[in-house]
Amino acid sequence: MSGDPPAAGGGLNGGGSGNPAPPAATPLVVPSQRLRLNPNKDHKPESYEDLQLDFSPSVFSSLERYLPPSMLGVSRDDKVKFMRDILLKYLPHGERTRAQRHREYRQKIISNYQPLHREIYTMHPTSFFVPSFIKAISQNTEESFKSIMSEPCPGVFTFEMLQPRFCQLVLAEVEHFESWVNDVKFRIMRPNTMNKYGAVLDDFGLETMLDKLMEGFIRPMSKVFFPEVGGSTLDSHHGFVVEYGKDRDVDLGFHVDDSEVTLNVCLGKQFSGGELYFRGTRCDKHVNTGTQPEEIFDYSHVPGRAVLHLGRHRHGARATTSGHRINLLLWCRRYIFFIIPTQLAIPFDKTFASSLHWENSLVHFMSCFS
Ligand SMILES: O=C(O)CCC(=O)C(=O)O
Ligand SMILES: [Fe+2]
Repeated sequence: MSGDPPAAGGGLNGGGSGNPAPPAATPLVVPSQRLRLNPNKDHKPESYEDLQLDFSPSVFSSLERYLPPSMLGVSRDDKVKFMRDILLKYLPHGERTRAQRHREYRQKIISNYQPLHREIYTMHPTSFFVPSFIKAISQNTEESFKSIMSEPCPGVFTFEMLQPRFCQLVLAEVEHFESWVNDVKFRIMRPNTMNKYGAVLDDFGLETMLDKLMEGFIRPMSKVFFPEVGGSTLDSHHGFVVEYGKDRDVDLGFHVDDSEVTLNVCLGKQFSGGELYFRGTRCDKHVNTGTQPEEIFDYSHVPGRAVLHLGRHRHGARATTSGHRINLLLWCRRYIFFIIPTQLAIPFDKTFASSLHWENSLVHFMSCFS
């Protein structure tokens, strides 16, 4: 990241968004009204679904857990006002517009696209997952997770996850969505800058189901295996499919994901090639450094089988040499984290700020929830 680190209390606006920055070292709120550093897990947030707000209701529900104790008893309207003031301070105007456009884009799809298999739009663990996976998650212990996983290289976990029928339903739904896109000549947004093909599952209605997948299934495992990135408090996701083969993407270059934790599950169909290669975990500052022999690991995808790794575990995918490979990706993130320290007015040092890409992440946080 270029630019100066945000000064204490300066927030995003110090980075040149065009909005006036509050004077450096001025706390944004009086101390008793600062957000908590950790969420109050016992607090059940209110629902904000019925309100017309400029951020999505889930942002408010999520942020409510971080409210200072003195704010928990106030009316919902006052909570909204307090949280909205915080959110507005951290999102430059241009990004708010971008988030709004994305909301409209989604709305256009959702109000016109007729799903093929409605049953995959709500979470049904017993028809989605294999029994061993459900058992391990319901036991919810390190031992139970380890009993279904292998860790062929440090920090890369693989396990059986999806039932073949569920994979087929998702594949059929994606095909159906793509043929609708072609029929109505809708211009869709691809999952990320690296893919020319593929689709964002969150954009055509699967966001709620994927949220449940993250919260109920990925978060418990991340809590145990990825505590260093806040695995137990992952709070948002980007869910998509990537497609490789003839008339699709061929391979995927060496990269790190914009996620704390990534779930990558192969849905099928039949293919050869397409191996994932891993080359060790790095912070942003050292992302281009060399690889040690023990960090080299190649993995061959198997339909239904999941790979779980840190987003900053460097990786890529080799060419899919025949057939057609489709994988489901869930980039799991922890964005609330970026608001809290800033709102607490803790000065960031430059290394910390840049290594976390914190400014981008805030923006992402907002658009994710909006
Ligand atoms: O093709 C794959 O399996 C890897 C996909 C991936 O790494 C990504 O989309 O971030
Ligand atoms: Fe990736």
